[in-house]
Amino acid sequence: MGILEVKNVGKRFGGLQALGDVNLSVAENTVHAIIGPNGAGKSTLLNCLVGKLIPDTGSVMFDGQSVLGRKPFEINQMGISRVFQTPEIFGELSVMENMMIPCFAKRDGAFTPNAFRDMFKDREIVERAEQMLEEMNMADARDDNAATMSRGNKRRLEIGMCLAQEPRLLLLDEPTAGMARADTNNTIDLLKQIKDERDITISIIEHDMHVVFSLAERITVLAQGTPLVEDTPDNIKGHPKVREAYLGETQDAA
Ligand SMILES: Nc1ncnc2c1ncn2[C@@H]1O[C@H](COP(=O)(O)OP(=O)(O)OP(=O)(O)O)[C@@H](O)[C@H]1O
Repeated sequence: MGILEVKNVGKRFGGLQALGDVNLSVAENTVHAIIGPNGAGKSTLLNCLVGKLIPDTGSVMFDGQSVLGRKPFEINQMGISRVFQTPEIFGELSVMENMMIPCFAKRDGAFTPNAFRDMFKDREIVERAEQMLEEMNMADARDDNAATMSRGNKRRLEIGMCLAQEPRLLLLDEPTAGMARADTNNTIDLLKQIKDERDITISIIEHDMHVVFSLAERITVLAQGTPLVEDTPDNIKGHPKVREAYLGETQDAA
Protein backbone atom coordinates (compact mmCIF):
# COMPACT_ATOMS: atom_id res chain seq x y z
CA MET A 1 0.00 0.00 0.00
CA GLY A 2 1.23 3.50 -0.84
CA ILE A 3 1.79 6.32 1.64
CA LEU A 4 -0.93 8.15 -0.30
CA GLU A 5 -4.01 6.24 -1.43
CA VAL A 6 -6.65 8.03 -3.48
CA LYS A 7 -9.74 5.92 -4.18
CA ASN A 8 -12.68 6.72 -6.44
CA VAL A 9 -12.32 10.47 -5.96
CA GLY A 10 -14.81 12.61 -7.89
CA LYS A 11 -15.30 16.37 -7.88
CA ARG A 12 -17.91 18.39 -9.73
CA PHE A 13 -18.09 22.16 -10.19
CA GLY A 14 -21.72 22.83 -11.11
CA GLY A 15 -22.23 21.05 -14.42
CA LEU A 16 -18.53 20.28 -14.90
CA GLN A 17 -17.12 16.94 -13.77
CA ALA A 18 -13.56 18.07 -12.99
CA LEU A 19 -12.57 14.69 -11.52
CA GLY A 20 -14.36 11.54 -12.63
CA ASP A 21 -13.18 8.51 -10.73
CA VAL A 22 -9.58 8.98 -9.67
CA ASN A 23 -7.57 6.14 -8.21
CA LEU A 24 -3.94 6.82 -7.36
CA SER A 25 -1.40 5.11 -5.17
CA VAL A 26 1.86 6.88 -4.40
CA ALA A 27 4.59 4.59 -3.04
CA GLU A 28 6.66 5.83 -0.09
CA ASN A 29 10.01 7.47 -0.89
CA THR A 30 9.35 7.77 -4.62
CA VAL A 31 8.85 10.71 -6.96
CA HIS A 32 5.45 10.37 -8.61
CA ALA A 33 4.48 12.86 -11.31
CA ILE A 34 0.94 13.71 -12.33
CA ILE A 35 0.79 15.06 -15.85
CA GLY A 36 -1.98 15.84 -18.30
CA PRO A 37 -3.26 18.48 -20.68
CA ASN A 38 -4.71 21.82 -19.50
CA GLY A 39 -7.94 21.38 -17.60
CA ALA A 40 -7.29 17.66 -16.94
CA GLY A 41 -7.99 18.13 -13.22
CA LYS A 42 -4.44 18.07 -11.81
CA SER A 43 -4.80 21.11 -9.54
CA THR A 44 -8.27 20.02 -8.46
CA LEU A 45 -6.82 16.68 -7.40
CA LEU A 46 -3.98 18.36 -5.49
CA ASN A 47 -6.49 20.64 -3.77
CA CYS A 48 -8.42 17.56 -2.65
CA LEU A 49 -5.24 16.15 -1.09
CA VAL A 50 -4.49 19.21 1.04
CA GLY A 51 -8.00 20.06 2.26
CA LYS A 52 -8.56 23.07 -0.01
CA LEU A 53 -11.37 21.18 -1.74
CA ILE A 54 -13.55 18.39 -0.44
CA PRO A 55 -14.26 15.70 -3.04
CA ASP A 56 -17.87 14.74 -3.68
CA THR A 57 -17.01 11.06 -3.63
CA GLY A 58 -14.18 8.75 -2.68
CA SER A 59 -11.44 8.65 -0.07
CA VAL A 60 -7.95 10.10 0.42
CA MET A 61 -5.74 8.26 2.90
CA PHE A 62 -2.30 9.41 4.00
CA ASP A 63 -0.26 6.84 5.91
CA GLY A 64 -3.45 4.96 6.75
CA GLN A 65 -5.39 8.01 7.99
CA SER A 66 -8.13 9.86 6.15
CA VAL A 67 -7.36 13.47 5.24
CA LEU A 68 -10.96 14.21 4.32
CA GLY A 69 -12.75 16.57 6.67
CA ARG A 70 -9.47 17.92 8.05
CA LYS A 71 -8.44 21.54 7.70
CA PRO A 72 -5.36 22.40 5.58
CA PHE A 73 -3.20 23.12 8.68
CA GLU A 74 -4.21 19.78 10.20
CA ILE A 75 -3.24 17.96 7.01
CA ASN A 76 0.04 19.88 7.08
CA GLN A 77 0.64 18.63 10.62
CA MET A 78 -0.04 15.07 9.43
CA GLY A 79 3.06 15.43 7.25
CA ILE A 80 1.88 16.79 3.89
CA SER A 81 3.48 20.03 2.66
CA ARG A 82 2.61 21.80 -0.55
CA VAL A 83 4.65 24.13 -2.73
CA PHE A 84 2.44 26.44 -4.77
CA GLN A 85 2.87 27.61 -8.38
CA THR A 86 3.77 31.12 -7.23
CA PRO A 87 6.33 31.08 -4.41
CA GLU A 88 4.61 31.77 -1.08
CA ILE A 89 7.34 33.64 0.71
CA PHE A 90 7.27 36.94 2.58
CA GLY A 91 8.98 39.38 0.23
CA GLU A 92 9.39 42.11 2.83
CA LEU A 93 11.30 39.81 5.19
CA SER A 94 14.87 38.55 5.01
CA VAL A 95 15.68 35.02 3.88
CA MET A 96 16.51 34.09 7.49
CA GLU A 97 13.25 35.54 8.86
CA ASN A 98 11.31 33.61 6.23
CA MET A 99 13.02 30.39 7.25
CA MET A 100 12.34 31.00 10.94
CA ILE A 101 8.56 31.08 10.41
CA PRO A 102 8.07 27.36 9.58
CA CYS A 103 10.58 26.49 12.32
CA PHE A 104 8.29 28.21 14.84
CA ALA A 105 5.24 26.58 13.29
CA LYS A 106 6.83 23.13 13.52
CA ARG A 107 7.93 23.53 17.15
CA ASP A 108 4.98 25.48 18.55
CA GLY A 109 2.15 24.23 16.31
CA ALA A 110 1.60 27.76 14.96
CA PHE A 111 3.38 30.99 14.14
CA THR A 112 1.93 34.08 15.78
CA PRO A 113 2.99 37.63 14.84
CA ASN A 114 4.09 38.05 18.49
CA ALA A 115 6.95 35.69 17.75
CA PHE A 116 8.49 38.44 15.58
CA ARG A 117 9.30 40.64 18.57
CA ASP A 118 12.18 38.65 20.01
CA MET A 119 12.56 35.97 17.38
CA PHE A 120 16.36 36.24 17.15
CA LYS A 121 16.67 35.60 20.92
CA ASP A 122 15.20 32.12 20.45
CA ARG A 123 18.44 30.16 20.00
CA GLU A 124 16.74 26.88 19.14
CA ILE A 125 14.81 28.49 16.28
CA VAL A 126 17.82 30.49 15.06
CA GLU A 127 19.96 27.35 14.96
CA ARG A 128 17.32 25.29 13.20
CA ALA A 129 16.73 28.02 10.59
CA GLU A 130 20.50 28.40 10.05
CA GLN A 131 20.82 24.64 9.60
CA MET A 132 18.01 24.64 7.02
CA LEU A 133 19.64 27.54 5.13
CA GLU A 134 22.92 25.57 5.09
CA GLU A 135 21.11 22.50 3.75
CA MET A 136 19.48 24.63 1.06
CA ASN A 137 22.85 26.22 0.16
CA MET A 138 21.40 29.60 1.07
CA ALA A 139 23.53 30.58 4.06
CA ASP A 140 25.20 33.39 2.09
CA ALA A 141 21.79 34.89 1.27
CA ARG A 142 20.71 34.90 4.93
CA ASP A 143 20.25 38.67 5.24
CA ASP A 144 19.01 39.34 1.71
CA ASN A 145 15.54 40.66 1.25
CA ALA A 146 13.51 37.70 -0.06
CA ALA A 147 11.76 39.85 -2.69
CA THR A 148 15.06 40.64 -4.42
CA MET A 149 15.95 36.99 -5.18
CA SER A 150 15.68 35.26 -8.56
CA ARG A 151 12.63 33.10 -9.17
CA GLY A 152 14.77 30.00 -8.78
CA ASN A 153 16.10 31.12 -5.39
CA LYS A 154 12.62 32.10 -4.21
CA ARG A 155 11.55 28.58 -5.10
CA ARG A 156 14.60 27.16 -3.30
CA LEU A 157 13.69 29.14 -0.17
CA GLU A 158 10.08 28.06 -0.34
CA ILE A 159 11.01 24.40 -0.71
CA GLY A 160 13.37 24.82 2.26
CA MET A 161 10.54 26.36 4.27
CA CYS A 162 8.40 23.31 3.50
CA LEU A 163 11.21 20.94 4.47
CA ALA A 164 11.70 22.76 7.80
CA GLN A 165 8.32 21.28 8.73
CA GLU A 166 9.79 17.80 8.13
CA PRO A 167 7.03 16.59 5.81
CA ARG A 168 6.80 12.97 4.69
CA LEU A 169 5.00 13.95 1.50
CA LEU A 170 6.00 17.03 -0.50
CA LEU A 171 3.47 18.15 -3.12
CA LEU A 172 4.78 20.40 -5.87
CA ASP A 173 2.41 22.29 -8.15
CA GLU A 174 4.36 23.24 -11.29
CA PRO A 175 7.51 24.17 -9.36
CA THR A 176 9.33 25.46 -12.44
CA ALA A 177 6.46 27.42 -14.03
CA GLY A 178 7.71 30.69 -15.50
CA MET A 179 11.37 29.93 -14.82
CA ALA A 180 14.33 30.48 -17.12
CA ARG A 181 16.11 27.25 -18.11
CA ALA A 182 19.01 27.81 -15.69
CA ASP A 183 16.62 28.22 -12.73
CA THR A 184 14.65 25.16 -13.89
CA ASN A 185 17.82 23.06 -13.97
CA ASN A 186 18.82 24.32 -10.51
CA THR A 187 15.40 23.34 -9.19
CA ILE A 188 15.72 19.86 -10.76
CA ASP A 189 19.13 19.44 -9.08
CA LEU A 190 17.72 20.63 -5.75
CA LEU A 191 14.82 18.17 -5.91
CA LYS A 192 17.19 15.32 -6.85
CA GLN A 193 19.36 16.19 -3.85
CA ILE A 194 16.32 16.28 -1.54
CA LYS A 195 15.17 12.92 -2.85
CA ASP A 196 18.61 11.36 -2.36
CA GLU A 197 19.24 12.78 1.11
CA ARG A 198 15.87 12.45 2.82
CA ASP A 199 13.17 9.93 3.56
CA ILE A 200 10.57 11.79 1.63
CA THR A 201 7.88 11.10 -0.95
CA ILE A 202 7.46 13.71 -3.67
CA SER A 203 4.41 14.16 -5.84
CA ILE A 204 4.77 16.67 -8.63
CA ILE A 205 2.40 18.28 -11.12
CA GLU A 206 4.39 19.64 -14.02
CA HIS A 207 3.94 20.62 -17.66
CA ASP A 208 7.66 20.73 -18.45
CA MET A 209 8.49 17.18 -19.61
CA HIS A 210 12.22 17.79 -19.11
CA VAL A 211 11.48 18.25 -15.39
CA VAL A 212 9.12 15.27 -15.28
CA PHE A 213 11.50 12.85 -16.99
CA SER A 214 14.47 14.09 -14.95
CA LEU A 215 12.78 13.34 -11.63
CA ALA A 216 9.82 10.97 -11.79
CA GLU A 217 9.94 7.25 -11.05
CA ARG A 218 6.21 6.80 -11.73
CA ILE A 219 3.94 8.93 -13.87
CA THR A 220 0.16 9.13 -13.83
CA VAL A 221 -1.42 10.72 -16.88
CA LEU A 222 -4.70 12.45 -16.15
CA ALA A 223 -7.09 13.37 -18.96
CA GLN A 224 -10.57 14.82 -18.52
CA GLY A 225 -10.53 14.11 -14.81
CA THR A 226 -9.62 10.42 -15.08
CA PRO A 227 -6.27 8.61 -14.93
CA LEU A 228 -5.47 7.38 -18.43
CA VAL A 229 -2.26 5.48 -17.76
CA GLU A 230 0.16 4.99 -14.88
CA ASP A 231 3.62 3.66 -15.62
CA THR A 232 7.38 4.26 -15.55
CA PRO A 233 8.76 7.25 -17.49
CA ASP A 234 10.22 4.94 -20.16
CA ASN A 235 6.85 3.36 -20.82
CA ILE A 236 5.01 6.68 -20.72
CA LYS A 237 7.27 8.22 -23.40
CA GLY A 238 5.60 7.62 -26.72
CA HIS A 239 2.64 5.79 -25.17
CA PRO A 240 -0.11 6.02 -27.81
CA LYS A 241 -2.82 6.98 -25.30
CA VAL A 242 -0.63 9.75 -23.91
CA ARG A 243 0.13 11.14 -27.36
CA GLU A 244 -3.55 11.02 -28.13
CA ALA A 245 -4.46 12.92 -24.95
CA TYR A 246 -1.82 15.60 -25.56
CA LEU A 247 -1.78 15.91 -29.31
CA GLY A 248 -5.19 14.67 -30.35
CA GLU A 249 -3.50 11.94 -32.38
CA THR A 250 -5.29 8.67 -32.97
CA GLN A 251 -3.63 5.51 -31.73
CA ASP A 252 -3.14 4.32 -35.30
CA ALA A 253 -1.21 7.47 -36.15
CA ALA A 254 1.06 7.25 -33.09
N1 LIG B 1 -13.19 26.47 -8.53
C1 LIG B 1 -13.61 26.07 -9.72
N2 LIG B 1 -14.85 26.35 -10.16
C2 LIG B 1 -15.28 25.93 -11.37
N3 LIG B 1 -14.54 25.21 -12.22
C3 LIG B 1 -13.29 24.89 -11.85
C4 LIG B 1 -12.76 25.32 -10.59
N4 LIG B 1 -11.47 24.85 -10.50
C5 LIG B 1 -11.23 24.19 -11.65
N5 LIG B 1 -12.30 24.22 -12.45
C6 LIG B 1 -12.42 23.56 -13.76
O1 LIG B 1 -12.13 22.18 -13.56
C7 LIG B 1 -11.38 21.65 -14.66
C8 LIG B 1 -10.07 21.10 -14.14
O2 LIG B 1 -9.27 22.21 -13.73
P1 LIG B 1 -7.83 22.05 -13.08
O3 LIG B 1 -7.34 23.41 -12.75
O4 LIG B 1 -7.89 21.06 -11.97
O5 LIG B 1 -7.01 21.43 -14.29
P2 LIG B 1 -5.43 21.31 -14.47
O6 LIG B 1 -5.18 19.95 -15.03
O7 LIG B 1 -4.75 21.66 -13.20
O8 LIG B 1 -5.17 22.40 -15.57
P3 LIG B 1 -3.87 23.30 -15.87
O9 LIG B 1 -2.82 22.35 -16.36
O10 LIG B 1 -4.34 24.22 -16.94
O11 LIG B 1 -3.50 23.99 -14.59
C9 LIG B 1 -11.21 22.80 -15.64
O12 LIG B 1 -12.21 22.69 -16.62
C10 LIG B 1 -11.40 24.04 -14.79
O13 LIG B 1 -11.92 25.11 -15.55
